[in-house]
Amino acid sequence: MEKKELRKQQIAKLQAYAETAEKKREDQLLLERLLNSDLLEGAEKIGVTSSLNFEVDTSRLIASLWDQGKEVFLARANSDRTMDFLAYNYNTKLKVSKFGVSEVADPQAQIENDLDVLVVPGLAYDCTSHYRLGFGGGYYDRFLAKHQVKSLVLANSKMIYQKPVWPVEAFDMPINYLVTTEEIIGD
Ligand SMILES: Nc1nc2c(c(=O)[nH]1)N(C=O)[C@@H](CNc1ccc(C(=O)N[C@@H](CCC(=O)O)C(=O)O)cc1)CN2
Ligand SMILES: Nc1ncnc2c1ncn2[C@@H]1O[C@H](COP(=O)(O)OP(=O)(O)OP(=O)(O)O)[C@@H](O)[C@H]1O
Repeated sequence: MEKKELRKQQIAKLQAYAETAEKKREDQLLLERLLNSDLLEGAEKIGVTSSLNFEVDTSRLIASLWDQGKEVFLARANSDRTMDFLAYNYNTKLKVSKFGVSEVADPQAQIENDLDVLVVPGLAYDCTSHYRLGFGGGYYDRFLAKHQVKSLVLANSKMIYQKPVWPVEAFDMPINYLVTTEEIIGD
């Protein structure tokens, strides 16, 4: 299937799933699996996004990272389709972006793109070669091509495929770790 078509299908599927209690249960399970793993061990600087309602919820992850004394950095999508990460703590002012997610409001905020772990959002993942289907901006492919960082995704049961059922392109960057409702798939 074309990426564009699958994207539309996945968004519809994830939006419907977001209405269910099962989705919330999986969000919680994925969060616990990540926090009980050693994936964040020794990691100080962690890049995240604020989630849309049909994505895996990141708000409790962020709160937990703050509790653990980790440094959290929030993605900002730039108009040239690059992405930067900005320090995010409980008193950081946020604003809703064009894309509909919260970003750091201060345009002068200091950029920190040298991260230890990056929690990557997405619509679908294949658990064999770890490819990812995102919203189609290419933000993460561009970022991961440029910055060496341990990447991971939180993948609920609607996001996981055995093989990519979409065309994988030369610029597509595989993800290092997939945290699924069943297990953690490493590289
Ligand atoms: N929660 C979350 N945050 C995220 C992402 C994500 O997938 N999930 N991103 C993952 O990449 C980045 C933002 N992705 C974006 C994708 C599209 C547009 C955007 O401006 N879209 C235009 C259409 C542009 C076009 O078609 O050329 C629009 O909606 O008007 C902006 C950001 C960073 N933050
Ligand atoms: N390293 C790169 N340098 C320049 N352009 C790139 C790079 N990686 C991807 N792109 C461009 O980004 C576009 C979108 O890529 P793709 O469809 O894989 O996005 P995606 O991974 O689904 O989106 P996102 O990361 O924003 O969620 C492609 O058309 C491609 O030309």
